[in-house]
Parts: sequence; C-alpha cells; structure tokens
Amino acid sequence: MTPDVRPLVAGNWKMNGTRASLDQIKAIASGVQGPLSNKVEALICPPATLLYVATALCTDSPLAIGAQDCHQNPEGAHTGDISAEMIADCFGTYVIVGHSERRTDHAETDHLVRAKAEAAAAADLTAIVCIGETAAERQAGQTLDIIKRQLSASVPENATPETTVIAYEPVWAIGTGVTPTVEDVEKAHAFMRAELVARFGDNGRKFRILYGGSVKPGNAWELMGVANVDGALIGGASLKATDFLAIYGAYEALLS
Ligand SMILES: O=C(CO)COP(=O)(O)O
Repeated sequence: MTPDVRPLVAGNWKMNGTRASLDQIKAIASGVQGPLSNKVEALICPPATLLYVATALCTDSPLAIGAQDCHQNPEGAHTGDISAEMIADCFGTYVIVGHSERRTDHAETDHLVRAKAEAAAAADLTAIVCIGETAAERQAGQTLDIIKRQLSASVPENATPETTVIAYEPVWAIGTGVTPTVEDVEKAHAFMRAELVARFGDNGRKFRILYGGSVKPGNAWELMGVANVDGALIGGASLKATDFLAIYGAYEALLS
C-alpha cells in the first residue's frame, strides 16, 4: 500500500451475472456480512445489463458500481457499444478500460484505451486503466518494457489520481490460479510508481495502482501488503459476496 492513498478493492464480473446475481451486490451493499468502511473503497463492475439496477441497490451504501468498458465517443452509430455518458447516466462512477481480454478479443490498442480513458474523465467517471504483460513477453524478459509502454501510451496526458486508477494484471495470472511472487509484484509496482512520478510529479505518488490476476481470499493478505499495491482488481473471486468481502476484509485489516 501507499501512505495517504485510499485503497480500492474492485470486482470485475466480466461476462458473468444475471438478475439473480444482484443478490451478491445486495449482500455487499447492505453490510450484513461485514460493513464496508471508509478506509477502503469497494467497487463492483457487473455486466452493462445489470448496471442501472445495481446502482439503484447501492443508493444508501458506500459500494460503488462501475462498467467494464466504454466507447471513446459520447454517442453515435456504434451498434452494441455503450458510452461513458451512458454509464454516468446509470449512476455508475467507474469504468474499466483496456482490460487484456478486450485488448485481445477486440484488438484494442494503447491509443484506443487512452481515448476511452479520456472519454471516461469527460463524463466524470474514474477510469481503471489495465496493463500487463503476456506469458511470452514475460518469458522474453520484457515485463518492464511492456509495462512502460502500456502505461505511457494508455494513460491520458492530463490524468489525475481522481480520474485514473492503474490496474496491473499480468495476463498469465488472470484466471489461472497462478500469481507472480511477492517480489515480482513489488518490483512491477515500484517501477510503475517511479514512472508515474517521473511523468506526473508529486501527483504520481497518489495514483492508486491495483494488482489483478488470481486474487483470492487465501492470497489477499500477502499481495495486499506489498508496497505500492493500493488494492485489487478481482475477477472470479468477486462473483461471490463472501469471497469479495474476505479479500476486502484482508485489506481493511492491514490498515487497522
Ligand atoms: O482479470 C481479472 C480482473 O480484471 C482477474 O481475473 P481473476 O481474478 O479471475 O484471475
């Protein structure tokens, strides 16, 4: 974690979840399984079909709701896409951009990801900009080069710690149950922090840098305690309120 930075524990439901899954959001928002504290921010990004109902369930809760992608334009002839304005109109406050699954499935480039992050800021959303190397890039010893390139090209020039969160998700750790060592996470996050400070000055110290990739209740403790890890972006383990809250609780306990 980073001094004076409020951590963010975020769930990315990906293409999972029907109306029945709203019970999980209700359980987190209601606090019956453990209240959310203001020390650590909690966020769930359900599929777009559930966005509006999800925010309606959270009106009296600190649980934030966000989307998983947005188009770079505010409106227009883009069948199947949703804009950052539409997410804000549904009372969403965050949007994930540049997830590796979108970079792969939809051939999203750093340039496009940056445009999406800019669109998010224009709609008063916070963009969670995802970066991370593939297994092949890691094996070729290119991890820090890839991080440097994606960070520099995907994060907007006028990004601030309020408009932008960084999520480091090594592609080979997503959905595999395999995570980098604590030393590797520490090295990658220290590198990103230094890059952010070099580019944004003192503000660079305040950006939240999340770790994502096979975060589970069982490994949250060791991952969340690493320097410059300011929260988590959780896939599979965010689908169940109990798992999500166990990870959230690990972070909260570290701050107590
Ligand atoms: O891609 C992820 C979150 O965006 C991570 O997914 P898993 O937690 O399922 O590995």
